[in-house]
Amino acid sequence: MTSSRSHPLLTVLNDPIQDKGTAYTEKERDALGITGLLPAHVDTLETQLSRVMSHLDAKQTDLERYIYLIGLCDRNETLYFAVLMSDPERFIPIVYNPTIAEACLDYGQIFRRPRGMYLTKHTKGRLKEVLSNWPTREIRFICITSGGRILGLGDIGANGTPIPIGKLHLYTACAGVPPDALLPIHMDIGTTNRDLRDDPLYPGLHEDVASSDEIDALMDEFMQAATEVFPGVCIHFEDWKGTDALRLFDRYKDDHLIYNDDIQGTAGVTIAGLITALQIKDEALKDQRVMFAGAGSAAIGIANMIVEAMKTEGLSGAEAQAAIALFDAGGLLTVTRDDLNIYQTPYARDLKDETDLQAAVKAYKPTILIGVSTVGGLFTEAVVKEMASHCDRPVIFPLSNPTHSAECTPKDAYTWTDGKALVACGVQFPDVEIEGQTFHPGQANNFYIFPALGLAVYATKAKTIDDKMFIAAARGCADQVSAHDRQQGMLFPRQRDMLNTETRIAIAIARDIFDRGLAGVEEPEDVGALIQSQIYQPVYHDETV
Ligand SMILES: NC(=O)C1=CN([C@@H]2O[C@H](COP(=O)(O)OP(=O)(O)OC[C@H]3O[C@@H](n4cnc5c(N)ncnc54)[C@H](OP(=O)(O)O)[C@@H]3O)[C@@H](O)[C@H]2O)C=CC1
Ligand SMILES: CC(=O)C(=O)O
Ligand SMILES: [Mg+2]
Repeated sequence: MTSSRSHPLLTVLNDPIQDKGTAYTEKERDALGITGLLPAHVDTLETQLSRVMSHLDAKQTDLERYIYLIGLCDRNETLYFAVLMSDPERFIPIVYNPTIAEACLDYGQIFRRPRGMYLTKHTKGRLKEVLSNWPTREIRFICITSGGRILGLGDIGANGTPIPIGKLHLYTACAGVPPDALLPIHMDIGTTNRDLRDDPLYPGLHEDVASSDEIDALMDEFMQAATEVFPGVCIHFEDWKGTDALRLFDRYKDDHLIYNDDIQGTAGVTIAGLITALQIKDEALKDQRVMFAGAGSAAIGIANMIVEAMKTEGLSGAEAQAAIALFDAGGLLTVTRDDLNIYQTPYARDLKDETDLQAAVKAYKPTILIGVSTVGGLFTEAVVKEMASHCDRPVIFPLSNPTHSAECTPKDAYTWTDGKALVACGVQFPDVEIEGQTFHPGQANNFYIFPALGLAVYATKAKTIDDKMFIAAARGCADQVSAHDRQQGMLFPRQRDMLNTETRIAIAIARDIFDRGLAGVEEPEDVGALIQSQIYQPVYHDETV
């Protein structure tokens, strides 16, 4: 006799990885002992998909759709990914940016079931034992956040947990990385956010944040434990506080299989947008002057990768750095500032101190203005017009997320420059009509890069990850913008065929990995076929064989 604890109702039908719900055939129902536990009609995956779509259509808001979809993922993972992959253009903004920002802000209220792992500074000394509680050992990617800087929302601690979950869902939905190889983790180091610490529904540690030294010691143990428990695992760092992000990246990048998406993924997608924009303008990157609003992990990551890309066009490192200026909450980064960190000092300019962005733009005369400041509306009409006054077609990338943090909207940027600006934002803004011309603003979001990188690393078993792979990804992304789309000012490939787009980017990265001898598997004759062969398909398998 089956005990109640091992009853099929509690195992087969409650296991989201295996569950097919109403799609179990009669033969499967008999074989699994679940006949009579489901309605009579056997659905196809397509029927289940259309039922989900009608449920989604009946919801009033994207946050309700998000909650519904996460619930679906908790019940039936195959169906969840079938939904996402059926229409990525529609579902990326729901399970990821910008709706995920609302999910984070409401996490204490909308929390239903745990997902992934939750480590804390109090599990220090036991991290290997705790990680071993995960039921499998075949994890190839861990996405880990402290919640210290979630999108442009600041430190929201454990409420940032939806971010590593959403990022890893895009590995699968956009690039077909198998979901069972992915593990999201929140590393709870406490939070500086007093409101959350005082909120009884806050699900994290109600404690102040650990010191840098404590974080480093905790993460040293984590890196060691993760590689022992999950051999070959790649650690993807996401949305740590800027200084933690840069310091930990430096600490592990040379001898661990890691990358930081905010530093490198953002740089990759920005370079992709710049390649397309400069092709439209018929200019070279080495001839540009770049100004950043923001001097945190994203700005430093993008700046460093622009330097690498300019070097490939013949500039020296010093010449390339001189083509870049940063402006943060304290104003222009100049040689007289004594508050700069070691990542910022290479970009300190020998210019007059300036705390007004328009004045800084006027003084430096950038051709490219990139917003990674978290400050919505920072690119005022005066700033944008200043760009247009010295540059015929300014490149303006307000990249801060979510929507309200964008430094300006595409509509504003096009309007204030008479349609001359080349624009991309972190979220997808709607098309803009100006005097009969339609502009389709780009979405410069690192999701064009990190899922493809994941697939390439997954398939090649790359031994290390470096900036060159992100530059290969950027080129692979830019190559896919059609001539027609460029004419509309589009800087990125369309999102309706995301799996094929990211597969091609993954192939470009994999070729680079093989060319530089960084793969952990032998180079096949056909790299494209290797990548294709690894792609997860959201389909049901016959449970009777
Ligand atoms: N589109 C995309 O794919 C991505 C977008 N982003 C977005 O970029 C933003 C920044 O991320 P990240 O760099 O990691 O965050 P950080 O916290 O590391 O950096 C934020 C930076 O903005 C500066 N800043 C704050 N206020 C102003 C101001 N008024 N004027 C100019 N600069 C200001 C901060 O300066 P100070 O230190 O002096 O306060 C700091 O240098 C976020 O909104 C994030 O969503 C990030 C990654 C990817
Ligand atoms: C997109 C992203 O990674 C961010 O805004 O942090
Ligand atoms: Mg991020």
